[in-house]
Amino acid sequence: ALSHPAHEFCAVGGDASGCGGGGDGTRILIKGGTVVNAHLAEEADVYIEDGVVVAVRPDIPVDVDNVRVIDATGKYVMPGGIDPHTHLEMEFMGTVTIDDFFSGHAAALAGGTTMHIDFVIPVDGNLTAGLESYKHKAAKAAMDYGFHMAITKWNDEVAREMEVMVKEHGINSFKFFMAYKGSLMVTDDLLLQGLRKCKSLGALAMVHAENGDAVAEGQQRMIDLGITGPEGHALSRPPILEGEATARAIRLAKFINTPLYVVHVMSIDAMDEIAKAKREGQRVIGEPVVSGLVLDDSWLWDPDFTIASKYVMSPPIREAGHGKALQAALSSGILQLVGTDHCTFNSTQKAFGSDDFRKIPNGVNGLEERMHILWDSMVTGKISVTDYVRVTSTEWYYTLNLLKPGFSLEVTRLSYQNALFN
Ligand SMILES: NC(=O)NCCC(=O)O
Ligand SMILES: [Zn+2]
Repeated sequence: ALSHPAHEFCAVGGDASGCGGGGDGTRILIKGGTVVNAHLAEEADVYIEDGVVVAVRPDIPVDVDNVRVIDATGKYVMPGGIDPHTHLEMEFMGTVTIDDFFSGHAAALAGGTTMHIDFVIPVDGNLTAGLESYKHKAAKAAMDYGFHMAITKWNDEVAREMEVMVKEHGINSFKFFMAYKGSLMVTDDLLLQGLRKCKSLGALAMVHAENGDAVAEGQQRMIDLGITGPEGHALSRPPILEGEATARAIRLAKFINTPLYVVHVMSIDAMDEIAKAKREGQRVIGEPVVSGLVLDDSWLWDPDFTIASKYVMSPPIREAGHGKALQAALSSGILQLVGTDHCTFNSTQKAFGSDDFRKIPNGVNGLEERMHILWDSMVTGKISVTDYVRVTSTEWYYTLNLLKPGFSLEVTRLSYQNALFN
């Protein structure tokens, strides 16, 4: 489900035949850099015509009068980042996320991400109305994007619309929220129906895995104890509730025999369930997000509400130790690709919950920061540069089996010496 499917990707070493065409005549040579793909890093030039990579090999001769030459000596040339998990202009918890499809895209591009996949939220359960609304929001887009679709209600019409989404709109990933009781949360009954439908359509089922009923009880417990500040958010929804829901979703997916994608894996508890399922041969894809990989929950105890509330997201940012364990799981392939769950609210919006943490809109940033934070925290002996490209970009194509002609991959350039992205 790409916004500009007319772009084509020409594989490394490919020639001009069958690539390009229909562009604006621009010719660019990125010269002398280290080209990094998911499986190989090599010294090479990259020749681009009409926005299409035509050739990747050393010493490509060009007519310098007609070609813009960019000197990439000493730099890495890599595919632009793909963020598989964002929420731009999303109506949520009585307000709307502050980054829209323009400001979010500007932020993404500034940070080296050139494509993202956002979640369409149905309108009163209706998928077509939800998609129309998101197409309208995305009219101001400045880069490539795709859509997943959330499923918030179940009936024959929703089942039929899922088929329409796959067959007519190319949306083939559907997310089920197991949390947010009273709004987005689905029951096990709905999840089972949804998993079955995904299987029959060959679509990917995704879950936000937290036990929403238990979270509601945990929240009431905190309020009864007089804990109303942001720390109550973390205390009310501990890792065990994420682990439980992850295990339940994995088992239901096994029962239906369909693959499962677990979004924002934030805890060791959830990660262990994914590792166990993988060891047993089940196809489960685990997505950590940058906030979960590099932050800990001490921020939620900051006495300044404005600071603490910035870190409120669900599942919560966990105690120190979880992040490092998630990093190790990413290094070893237990977790597979890194998103952000970019879902930003300003301090006025966060202040809706100044007397009651349950009303703080849930969400943190990351769309601009993901690429360099991951580089700084993990390409320091934990993952290789090729793994970096895989987990920030190309793995998404493999996840949805999209790495084929007709789908776009952008090129980005990271100059690590001065930590600048271009
Ligand atoms: N994660 C979060 O806190 N906000 C966005 C909605 C979701 O993905 O759960
Ligand atoms: Zn999300």
